[in-house]
This record gives sequence, structure tokens and C-alpha cells, in this order.
Amino acid sequence: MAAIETSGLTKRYGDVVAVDGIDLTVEEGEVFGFLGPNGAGKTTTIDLLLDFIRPTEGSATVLGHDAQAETDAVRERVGVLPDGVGLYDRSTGYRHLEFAIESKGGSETPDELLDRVGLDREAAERPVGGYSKGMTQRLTMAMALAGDPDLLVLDEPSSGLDPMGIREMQRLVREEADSGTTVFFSSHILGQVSAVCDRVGILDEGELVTVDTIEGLREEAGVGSRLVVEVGGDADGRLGGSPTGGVDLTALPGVTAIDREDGNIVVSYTDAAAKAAAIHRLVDAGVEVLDFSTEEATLEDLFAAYTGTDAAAVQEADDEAGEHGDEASGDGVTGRVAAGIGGGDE
Ligand SMILES: Nc1ncnc2c1ncn2[C@@H]1O[C@H](COP(=O)(O)OP(=O)(O)OP(=O)(O)O)[C@@H](O)[C@H]1O
Repeated sequence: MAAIETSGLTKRYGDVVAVDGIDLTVEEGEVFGFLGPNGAGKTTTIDLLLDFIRPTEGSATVLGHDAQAETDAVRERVGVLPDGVGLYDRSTGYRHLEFAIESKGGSETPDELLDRVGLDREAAERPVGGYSKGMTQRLTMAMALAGDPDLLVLDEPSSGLDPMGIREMQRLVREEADSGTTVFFSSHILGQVSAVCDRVGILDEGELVTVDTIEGLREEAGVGSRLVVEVGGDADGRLGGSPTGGVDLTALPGVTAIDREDGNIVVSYTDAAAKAAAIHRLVDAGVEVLDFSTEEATLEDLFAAYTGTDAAAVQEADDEAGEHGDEASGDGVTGRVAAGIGGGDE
């Protein structure tokens, strides 16, 4: 049974097609990254899965239950970290956790959940109205973990976290996955998705443009990486004039092209294992390898290849998120991405 299955899932608001005929399967136990620029339709899709809104067309099942007809069964088994959560400002962190545990029929204590997300107990005694964005995000993550859900739905979970907070969140996601929980994780921050996800779906203007592993995406998008090998003076003789002469590097799995640039041999590859294999093959052929370096295709290149957007703008948003963490307002990052890559509505 799939953890999430959608068929032609569509949501229109007047002329705006927020989600456009999505067919998506997320397998049980996987960590699935739902990646897209702001305004791509990520939150709308999540809201459809949880029956916060109704589809214009199409259907969805969550953990085998119809998302619209069996909402209670779905919500019992799903932990949700929503984008822009509404907490009760005057209630303490503890009160929120007690409520979450009770409503999910959980057996854990609030302290256990606090420890898992790294929120201290003294903070949990205070009303949440005074929390920073990062503290709020940790608390809502703790609430999502209450009752040991079978599926975790995290909408931009790293929003407001500093780099260490982001790493802790990623560790939590992997821990949950290791214990069998399926994780559906939306983000516009590419590095965060690639660090934890088994597979990624890229959403652009409401359409699911591709679903694959990160490696698979690299291969399919043709934005491979390059190995630049500096070779000794007699290399040309050994290589017989062609880029690598009798040394057939293109036969290596994951190698897509061989070129010569400024006397160097440039191996383009989509599989990291090809790097060492190419060096060994050259050395075995008697070529003098003086030095080598790699130029990795960035995730920004990958994202740009799929969404036709500007990789530099995506990189800027990624950097911004990493540098400012707790201080950065989600809106600041949102505005920059929307302006840079044109996917937003703000
Ligand atoms: N209630 C609504 N009424 C009208 N349009 C809406 C509504 N909710 C969403 N939209 C539009 O649907 C599109 C998708 O929005 P959605 O919030 O799902 O995107 P997103 O990928 O989650 O982006 P973000 O990260 O900015 O939240 C946008 O163009 C948005 O303006």
C-alpha cells in the first residue's frame, strides 16, 4: 500500500490552477521531498491530502484511506507540521504538547518530545507568544511527532531554523524514517531536500514536472558533474590524439562525455563512482596523472533545468536560508525566491 496516492488531483481558484492534475505515489517508509518554488502549489497539495480544502477534480488516498471521505482515519495516523502554524499565543509549550499527545492518543510524555526536538523545558513553561520562529518550529515538530504517526507531513520544516537546527531536523527526519515512518517533506530549499530524501518530486506552477532520486534527476536533466584530469606530457602519445585514444572511458558506467580542454582530460559523469574508475583506467593505461579536480553540478543547476528558472536566484535563496537561519523571516526568503524565479504570487 502506498502512503500517499493521488490521481489527477487538481485545485483551481478561479483562473488560478494551484494544483494541476497531479498523479503521485509516495511509498510507505520513504522520505519524499516535495520541491518547488514559492507559489508552486506545495501547500495546496498538502491541504488537499489533509482535507483542509477540497479538490476541484481528482482524488487522493493517504495511508490507504480516502483523503476526503475518511478524514478522521487519516488525521489519526498523520503528524503534520504546517506552514505558518497557528498556535495559541497565551498557552505554554507544555499545554500545546499535552493537547497534541491527547488528541493523537499518544503514550509519550511532553518531556520526551521536547528532548527529541531540542527545546528546553524552561522554554516549554512559557507562553508560545514569546517564542522565536525557530522555537515555534521545534515545538510544532514535537507536536507533529506526538502519537508516533505512520506518516509525517512537513511543510517547509526548516523555515526559521538556524543551520544547526536544520541539521537536527534532518536527523529527526532520518530517525523517523529508520523507525518506519513515511515522511513527506516540502521545501523550496534544495540542499535540505537532497540531504534527507530518498526521492524528490519537483512541482512547478501546479504541475508535477518530475519524480526521481537526486541522482536520477541529475542523469535525466543532463546536468552532470565534471572531472578535470591534468595529465603529463606524453599523454597525447599514449592517448593517440583523440580525447583518450585507446583508453575507452566512455564505456565506464555513468560517464557521459570525454573532452580535452587546455591539455586536460575532462570526464563528464552523472554517477560519482565514475570518478575513481576513470582515474584508475587512465593510470592503468600508463597515462601520467599529475592532478585532478571535480566540478560538481549543483542542485541549483538541476532545479533550474527542470523549472526553467534562474539557478543564481535559487542559489541566493539557499545561501540566505543557511546564513540567517533564526533571524530570517520566511517572508524575506519567499519574496526573494518569488522575485528571482518568477514562480511566486506575492
Ligand atoms: N485560497 C486561495 N485563493 C486563491 N489562490 C490561492 C489560494 N491558495 C493558494 N492560491 C494560489 O495557488 C498557487 C499555489 O499556492 P501554494 O501556497 O500552494 O504554493 P506553495 O508552493 O506552497 O508556495 P509557498 O511556499 O509560497 O506557500 C499560488 O498561485 C497561490 O496564489
